[in-house]
Amino acid sequence: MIEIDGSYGEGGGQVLRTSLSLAAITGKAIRIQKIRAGRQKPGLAAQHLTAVRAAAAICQAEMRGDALGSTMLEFVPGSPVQAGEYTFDVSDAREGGSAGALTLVLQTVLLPLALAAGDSLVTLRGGTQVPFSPPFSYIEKVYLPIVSRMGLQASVKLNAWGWYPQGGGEVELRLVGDRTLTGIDLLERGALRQVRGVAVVTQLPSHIPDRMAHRAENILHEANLKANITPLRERGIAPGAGIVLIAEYQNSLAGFSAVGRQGLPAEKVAQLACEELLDFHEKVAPVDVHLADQLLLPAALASSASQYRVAEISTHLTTNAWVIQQFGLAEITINESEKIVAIAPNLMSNLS
Ligand SMILES: Nc1ncnc2c1ncn2[C@@H]1O[C@H](COP(=O)(O)OP(=O)(O)OP(=O)(O)O)[C@@H](O)[C@H]1O
Repeated sequence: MIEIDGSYGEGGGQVLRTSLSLAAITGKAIRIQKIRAGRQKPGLAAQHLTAVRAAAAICQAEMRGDALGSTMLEFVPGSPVQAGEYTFDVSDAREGGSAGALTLVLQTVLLPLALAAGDSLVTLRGGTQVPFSPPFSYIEKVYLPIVSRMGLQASVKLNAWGWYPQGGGEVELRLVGDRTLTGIDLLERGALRQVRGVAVVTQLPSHIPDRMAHRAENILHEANLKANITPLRERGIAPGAGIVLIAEYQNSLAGFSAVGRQGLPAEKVAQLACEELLDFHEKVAPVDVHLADQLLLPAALASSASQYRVAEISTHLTTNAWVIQQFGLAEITINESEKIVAIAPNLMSNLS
């Protein structure tokens, strides 16, 4: 049984989710202690418990500690990952519902299902635009396109947007199975082609997305960037507002976002996302701070080496690298001065 210290480094939900994906893929049993010890309210929250149940469903795992608030989980896969049709709803994990990020549940099962024999259709319900997690558009326009270059074949469809605290978003993920991933080389991003984005609301008046889009375009045009932001009024069970900006470089994609809340003017929401984008654009790296940690897992599972230059070395990145190394799947080196992450998969490690 592989023992994982959930308090290591960042001590957040990602230690758990990466461990779950790798347990499902390798068929190895895991025990995680001190789950989310680095967070104000440690233990499994609704999103994490949903990810646990999702990972268990695809490999028929037996578990101990799979309850809300639990700081320990034992997870023993019972079969190779089974492709197929699944539905995972974050609000099932807690009475009264939850807006836990469905995108993080999606990332937990994505690679296990992509490597399994057969195609899959996964319906996910929960939050699609939750602070401190990838918004839906980031998954659709940054993460999946980049991982597709490594051989993944997946598409997502958004049926409803979901915001904190009500959730209620829905996404369908379609996956071609039996994929073999190859490494990625992302050291130079090339010139910026354009910035595209959406300024979206549900159950709020149309002047709000208009103001967000207008402000974002103005800020970006002032910085001499070509920008096209689409204002959208969409379906959702509760009010919500947010903006996602995608910077499209010749060789890379990067995403920046902000979620609105009561008392925060639409223009300020736009400004927050633009500031992140401009800060990234000033640097030379092709890989934004979030993709930096999210690319480690596909790179470790690839049949060839990867290297990429990141804008920032976060504790999410160093922690995720540590988790992956606990499974002996890859050698990961992070060059602090060059900000280059190198992943050499250990091809001798026995994937089930
Ligand atoms: N704005 C964003 N855009 C894209 N990805 C993001 C964004 N914010 C956070 N992420 C990603 O979401 C993940 C969050 O991991 P983290 O360990 O913080 O998990 P969590 O389950 O949300 O945890 P916790 O409640 O424990 O903080 C990381 O992969 C991070 O890169």
